[in-house]
Amino acid sequence: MATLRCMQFDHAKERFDDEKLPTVTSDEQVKVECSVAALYNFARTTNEALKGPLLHRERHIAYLKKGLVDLPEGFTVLDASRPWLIYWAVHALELLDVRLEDDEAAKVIDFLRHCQNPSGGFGGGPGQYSHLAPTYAAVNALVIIGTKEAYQIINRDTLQDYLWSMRTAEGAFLMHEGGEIDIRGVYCAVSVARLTNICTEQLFENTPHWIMRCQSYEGGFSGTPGMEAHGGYTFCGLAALTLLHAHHLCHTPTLLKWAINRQMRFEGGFQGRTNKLVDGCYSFWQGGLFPVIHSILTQESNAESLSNERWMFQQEALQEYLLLCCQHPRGGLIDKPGKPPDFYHTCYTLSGMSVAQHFTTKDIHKKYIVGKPANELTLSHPFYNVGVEAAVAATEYFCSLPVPQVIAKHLAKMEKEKESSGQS
Ligand SMILES: CC(C)=CCC/C(C)=C/CC/C(C)=C/COP(=O)(O)OP(=O)(O)O
Ligand SMILES: [Zn+2]
Repeated sequence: MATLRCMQFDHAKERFDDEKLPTVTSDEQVKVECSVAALYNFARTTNEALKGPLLHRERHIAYLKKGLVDLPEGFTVLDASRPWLIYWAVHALELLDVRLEDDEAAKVIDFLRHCQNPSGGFGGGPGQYSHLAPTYAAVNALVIIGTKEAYQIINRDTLQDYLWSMRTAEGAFLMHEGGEIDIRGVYCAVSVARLTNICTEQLFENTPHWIMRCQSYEGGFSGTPGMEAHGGYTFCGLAALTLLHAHHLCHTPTLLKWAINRQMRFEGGFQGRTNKLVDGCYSFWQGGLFPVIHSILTQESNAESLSNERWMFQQEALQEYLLLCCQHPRGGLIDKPGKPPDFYHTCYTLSGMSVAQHFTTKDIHKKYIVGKPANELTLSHPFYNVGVEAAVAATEYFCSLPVPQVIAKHLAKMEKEKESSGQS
């Protein structure tokens, strides 16, 4: 694969050299291809060429564990994203098949308890206003920890009330009180509602139609209607639609064409949007679309033409990019060569690697592990991005509890909105 890539690289370079007017974008692309080519060439000359690339599991575990205990100084800007840092770390560890020790789990649970607000939802830290993004991160982290104590932190009544207060008349969601409305808010709301079994029909009335206004002419989804398609937003839109059982609304052929074309033909990793650079985190935001697309197509009439063996992207090329170009020598994974490691990229590169390693449907599980068999990661749930076992256990637990009663004040508000828009 690496040999082939080197030939392709010469080709690509000629292609760019021939262009009369290089642009900032084409110059940046050539630079990235050069740095990636150097790493692929280097790998051919080392032991890794014979034995295959190695996932530096222990280094990544040490990097994550250390950061979970004491937050490095440079992370202070992320003080409003503490539940995110926790989720990224515990999910990355889960993919590496590491469970938190009891005392580590107890600290995390206690910290997240202090991030939850009496009026519902979780803030970015203790005493901070609730926000849908850290709410999603906190719920996912607690689900991954997976003990009764962790589950019971989540106040499902106030969480449902909070989701109602973020809902707009059109069925979209604000990220926080007075904040922006976008497709991330919709996904975070749908994901936590489904996982904790607080979903009701009214809470997400018209939400699928709002999501569909974000599918762009290119096929991917944008953050808000009419904007540019991007992998992060596309994952949010598709996962939310599927969790709401409304995937039939999606125009899947254009989405598939768009998603397939985001895998970079030289680097092997994904870009987030047309004409932009490869980035390790899109291994999940884009790579994670394929299992969802596969499950949608399986339910359609021409399902027999679907592969029973592989996702519709080059699974080995993605793993090579991640193993050879995205592992930081001191632990942690990165966006692209030359970038520093962080928890976000460590989480989403590993999440994407897990998707690329495992082809799983209801009845089939095939593995495509590039490099050593010990590189294998655990399976992640395609809609929530927590371990499959953790998602199943949480669903079982929360589905044994009653769905909280819809709060009358929200229903009255909804009726009033309908009246004023002439819908009823
Ligand atoms: C659940 C949740 C909160 C999901 C987040 C989804 C996500 C990653 C959205 C990405 C948003 C975006 C337009 C990034 C562009 O960044 P850029 O211009 O720096 O990068 P690019 O050049 O690669 O597009
Ligand atoms: Zn990134």
